[in-house]
Amino acid sequence: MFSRPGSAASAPLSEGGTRPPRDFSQLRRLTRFARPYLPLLAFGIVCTLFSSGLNLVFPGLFGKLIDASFLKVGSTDTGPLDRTVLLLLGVFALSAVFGAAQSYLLSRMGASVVADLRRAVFSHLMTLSPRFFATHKTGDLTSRLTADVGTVQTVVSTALAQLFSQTVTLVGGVILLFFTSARLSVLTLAVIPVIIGTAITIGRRIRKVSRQVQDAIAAANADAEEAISGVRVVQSFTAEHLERERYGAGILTSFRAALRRAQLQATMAGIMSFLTFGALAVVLWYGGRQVMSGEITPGKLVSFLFYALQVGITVASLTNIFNQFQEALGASGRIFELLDEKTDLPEVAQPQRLGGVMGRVSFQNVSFNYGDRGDLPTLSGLNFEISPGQQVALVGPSGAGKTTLVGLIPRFYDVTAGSLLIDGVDVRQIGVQELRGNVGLVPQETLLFSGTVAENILYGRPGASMAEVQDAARAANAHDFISTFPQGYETVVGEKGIKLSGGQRQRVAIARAILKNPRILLLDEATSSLDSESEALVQDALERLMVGRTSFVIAHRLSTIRNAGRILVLEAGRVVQDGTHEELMLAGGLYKGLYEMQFRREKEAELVG
Ligand SMILES: Nc1ncnc2c1ncn2[C@@H]1O[C@H](COP(=O)(O)OP(=O)(O)OP(=O)(O)O)[C@@H](O)[C@H]1O
Repeated sequence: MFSRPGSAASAPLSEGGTRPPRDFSQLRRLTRFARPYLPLLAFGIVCTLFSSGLNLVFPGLFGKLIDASFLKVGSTDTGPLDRTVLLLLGVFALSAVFGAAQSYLLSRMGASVVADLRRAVFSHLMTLSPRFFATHKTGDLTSRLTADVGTVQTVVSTALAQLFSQTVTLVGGVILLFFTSARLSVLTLAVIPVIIGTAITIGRRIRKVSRQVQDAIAAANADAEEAISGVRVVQSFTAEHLERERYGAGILTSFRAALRRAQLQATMAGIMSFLTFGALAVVLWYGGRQVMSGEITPGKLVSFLFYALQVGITVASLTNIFNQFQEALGASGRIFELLDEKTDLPEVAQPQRLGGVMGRVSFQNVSFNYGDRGDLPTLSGLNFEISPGQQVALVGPSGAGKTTLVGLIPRFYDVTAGSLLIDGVDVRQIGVQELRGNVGLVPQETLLFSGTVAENILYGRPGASMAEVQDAARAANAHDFISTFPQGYETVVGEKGIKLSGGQRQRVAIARAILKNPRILLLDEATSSLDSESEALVQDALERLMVGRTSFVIAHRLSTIRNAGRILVLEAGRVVQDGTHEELMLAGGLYKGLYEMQFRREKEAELVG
């Protein structure tokens, strides 16, 4: 077997991924989503009642038809035959109209419920913390949104409609069977408990296997998603065959589970069909004898046969619907697991308002650990205060905790001990929306969304005017390059901004942050080297962006480090030095070492250049 980073399965949302869900609580939750559409459902049920009720009239009329013709051999009175056929046509037409209305209304309800379900799951996902996304694969999550919700949709739109109509047909059919011939009915219905027993036993296994199918598809989806989004890395390592094998292995697992499901379903269908048609054969045998002895007319036997056929088909299709419900319960279990995920960043009931934010940031005895390596803290005993408008450079060796420290400020994670205050208020007491509204983030790897340049800048403050967008772009040194595009601000940037260069993407991201105009700025300087012209433009834009804002810069460039008003040096999660460049150079120690190393590297780069 091969492996690559991330090949371990993502954490299941709950213990025991294949645990069968609790049926009734889930059905109740699904019903809750259907509540707004009760009028549609009610109309749908009324139409079902009419259409299925009319279906029950057919067999009786067929019987009449038989007696009106076969028993009248040689008669010229065709009146009863004509009238019965006309009535039959009328019944067919009405039943068709009600059937179509029922199908439309219930499908519409299904589509609406499913759209709401998707929206609810997606908007819930958007509230979950980075911790959740760090432990769950994107592909698995999107699979729940698409494949699982799709399975539920089939049931809500079509199976629900059938469930109603078949139940009406079954109940009405059984009553009419007894009216037509009680003795034959007892004979026919003896087989029904056997059918239901089989359906329940095999159905339970089908549900378990269905859940396995969905889990396996989600896992394969997660692999595909990773390979597709990282296709450049895959191709550069010529690792296509590894990805193919990996995805192929996942698909094989789902295929095997699907085969097991198909076997179970086929077995069930076979048993059902034999039981149904076997019972019909017995009816023909016993009913034939009754006709021969003159106990019933041939028409009655035909009516009975049709009713029995209807009841048989209904029982078979109800078991099929039962299967579909089992599948949907498996799928809805996976959906509700997502909806049940609680964010680990609870909001206080009455958040404190910040009002006009100054931007004073204080760390008081802050410690933090990600919780996945026991109690080993990633950050510990952080004590410092940053004044409004101050620019702080964070430096330190790789893994020292710089990114982690910065992530605590917009509350991507909560401190494990101590407190983090903004303008004297603990960030946990502030509404997350207000807090993040005042914090701007320019990450190392700029993420643009597929859409136009203008839309990407507007992401900083939706509703801003085009003039404001252009001003922000000018301040970010982005206006000039945007203007050279034939479509200017309306240029589509491609997925993740792939059609722009690294430096261009950064400047669009800076324009976005300028438009947002936050009091506190978090900046992760890009380490990837830009050409010197592009770097100068980005640097210039960043400096303009930082003016007047409390700025935390994870610094990789000498110019940033030297010019910062204050430098915090981190080592193994602790602040080991704190001061200006000059102070720290005089003091010696880790900072001086890091600085000199950087300095040497830049000199070498210059020489090579
Ligand atoms: N989501 C996470 N879950 C668990 N541990 C993490 C997570 N992110 C980072 N870490 C760990 O926390 C420590 C600090 O990481 P962090 O990214 O904050 O360092 P850094 O100083 O920013 O490093 P670099 O300069 O290389 O980006 C590292 O040991 C890292 O392995």
